[in-house]
Amino acid sequence: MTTLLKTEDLLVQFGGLKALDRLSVSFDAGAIVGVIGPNGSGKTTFFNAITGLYQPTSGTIVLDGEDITDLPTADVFRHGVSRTFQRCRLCLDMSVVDNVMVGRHHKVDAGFFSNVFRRSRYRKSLKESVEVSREALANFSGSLAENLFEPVSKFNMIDRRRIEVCRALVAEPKLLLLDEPAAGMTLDETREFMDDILRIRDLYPRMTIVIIEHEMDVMQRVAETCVVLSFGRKISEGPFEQVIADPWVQEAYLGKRS
Ligand SMILES: Nc1ncnc2c1ncn2[C@@H]1O[C@H](COP(=O)(O)OP(=O)(O)OP(=O)(O)O)[C@@H](O)[C@H]1O
Repeated sequence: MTTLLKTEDLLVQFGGLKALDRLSVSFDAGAIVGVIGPNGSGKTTFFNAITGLYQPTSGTIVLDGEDITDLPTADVFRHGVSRTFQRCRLCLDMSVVDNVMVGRHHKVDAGFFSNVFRRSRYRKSLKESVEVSREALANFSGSLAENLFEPVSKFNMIDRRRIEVCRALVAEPKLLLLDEPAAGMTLDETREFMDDILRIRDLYPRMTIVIIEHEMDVMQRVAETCVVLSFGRKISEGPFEQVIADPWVQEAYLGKRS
């Protein structure tokens, strides 16, 4: 199995606080990895450092053999990293398809020259993007694919999450980062969403998925391996059942060692 993402001694410091404390991880291409840990343990900081939102204080991030440590967010995206955020980040008044197509903006040349002098090529690439978006949505929900031009505000939480995931997927990433995708969902929606994640895995078998989630049922069902963070440090790593039985993990979560 080839390594897709490797971080070495990744340190992210805010003043005296080490949000990530010399974190070294290595994720295989095609793996589904869960990142768990108590509140404030550095999970989102890990995603923010990978995607260039936070500049690491020191350490390295290598994606598919290329050093992306100090790249700005847009370049990290072009290297094949897409993500979703803890809080839904969709334009609610815009249509489903417009929101999804944002993920393919780099594939459509919408500049003035293209718009005026290469109109047919521009139209073709726009049409292609609509079709790719429709196909991505159809994989998760027939109703979304049939209501492409409806505003996002009409849809419930699970469909909004699906739209966000499709926006990330249409960019054709090598690495997909999902930050608490089940947040705000009911129990039934969460279960449905777990099936969606497994469907993503079947549809995009070479893509690595890293998921932050507090719902342990989700982790148990979808993650092949888990990394546990506490105060920015990796305290355990391995299959879900193994890490959850680890006394260090129990101490971090429950405050006592068994
Ligand atoms: N921009 C920032 N400035 C200062 N401190 C920050 C910043 N971002 C994160 N932190 C701090 O870094 C630590 C890790 O935060 P982070 O959001 O990564 O934790 P988390 O594990 O994702 O938490 P949660 O499960 O609550 O989302 C926290 O103490 C947080 O307050």
